[in-house]
Amino acid sequence: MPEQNAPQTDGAKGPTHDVAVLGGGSFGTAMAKVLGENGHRVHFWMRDAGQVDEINRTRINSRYMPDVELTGDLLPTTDLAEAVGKAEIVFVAIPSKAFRAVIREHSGEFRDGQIVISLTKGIEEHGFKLMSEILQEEIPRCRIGVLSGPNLASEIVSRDLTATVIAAKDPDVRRTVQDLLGCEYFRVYANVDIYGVELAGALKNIYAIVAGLASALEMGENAKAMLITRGLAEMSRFAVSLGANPMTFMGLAGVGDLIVTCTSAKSRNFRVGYAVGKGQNLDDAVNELGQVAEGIYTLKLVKEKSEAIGIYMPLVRGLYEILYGTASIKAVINSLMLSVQNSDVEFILPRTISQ
Ligand SMILES: NC(=O)C1=CN([C@@H]2O[C@H](COP(=O)(O)OP(=O)(O)OC[C@H]3O[C@@H](n4cnc5c(N)ncnc54)[C@H](O)[C@@H]3O)[C@@H](O)[C@H]2O)C=CC1
Ligand SMILES: O=C(CO)COP(=O)(O)O
Repeated sequence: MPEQNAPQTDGAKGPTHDVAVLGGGSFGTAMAKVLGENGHRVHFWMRDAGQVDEINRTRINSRYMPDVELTGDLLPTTDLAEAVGKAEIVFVAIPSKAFRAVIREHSGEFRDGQIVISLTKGIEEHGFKLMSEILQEEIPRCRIGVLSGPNLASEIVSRDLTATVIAAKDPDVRRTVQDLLGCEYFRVYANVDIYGVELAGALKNIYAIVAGLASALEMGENAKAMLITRGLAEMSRFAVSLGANPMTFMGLAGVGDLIVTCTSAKSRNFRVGYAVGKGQNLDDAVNELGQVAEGIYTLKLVKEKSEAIGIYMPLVRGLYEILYGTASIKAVINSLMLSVQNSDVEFILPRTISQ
């Protein structure tokens, strides 16, 4: 093949940009690494001064990514005002429980028209707000987007082939994020359904816990496929009732992320489910994990919301009874298996109402 027709294989391309990544955990570190390797100057904010010092000295974030060297132009800092002030685009990877507090405290630092992208897959406890809605409320003068998809941080830092979705109304925001992040191992697809993409990322964590439980109980491959597919039916039913586009669930942010987290022990949510399935109590499983498993909070919120709006979510209800109620895993499985046998794809054949 003539040399000039060979595909470009370099990560870095185009002009260098100043970007900020807020949050020094697994995913913040993974995204900072991609951006740095793509040739951008990354203002990497985290609250822990010791972690900043360590990354400056060793280029390693030992708490979250002990085996990964952070190459590229990475500037770790505890000064959020400086990071946001210098950045053209800001990526936020703060767990949902702290997301609003961090943005609100620093809302004055963001500029008119600045692009702010949420990487967080969770829901706020009071008011059922998604992270893009929080950004809209706290920094309405910014241009907002959401990145979500089958994106295990531990694989991205190894440069394993990965695809994701940028959802934003503004085409310039979508194009900018595609240009910043895209490289030979990371592909960024676009969507306009912010709510659907974001909700899919949060909801799939619940089914990853269910899949971890099933795996611990060695339920078999048929059961795994049943759980993933009925999880998809349930999460899309719920999301569509709240205004999401059902087709979003056919894409990377929907079925893609559901597959990766329901089939891999690299998912923290899966691991929590697995530990509970092996008999550990929830608090111990979470403590042992030492990282965020958003699904355990999302589960409570979705259970309440689905009951309030009358959406049938038997897997959510069953998992809730196991994690927060008194039901045995066996009793929940029996009741799920003996419930009414209903429609496969309810967008084709509507469900019969009886639950
Ligand atoms: N790790 C992964 O593979 C992926 C994670 N995500 C999402 O990214 C979000 C962040 O997750 P991870 O980085 O994986 O979590 P993590 O548990 O690895 O790290 C959480 C980070 O948030 C920081 N943090 C917590 N509270 C804070 C506060 N009040 N102020 C400042 N920093 C605070 C912690 O210090 C830590 O650096 C979650 O919503 C997760 O669902 C999304 C895609 C992939
Ligand atoms: O969202 C993720 C992969 O897409 C990460 O999942 P966990 O938070 O369960 O590790």
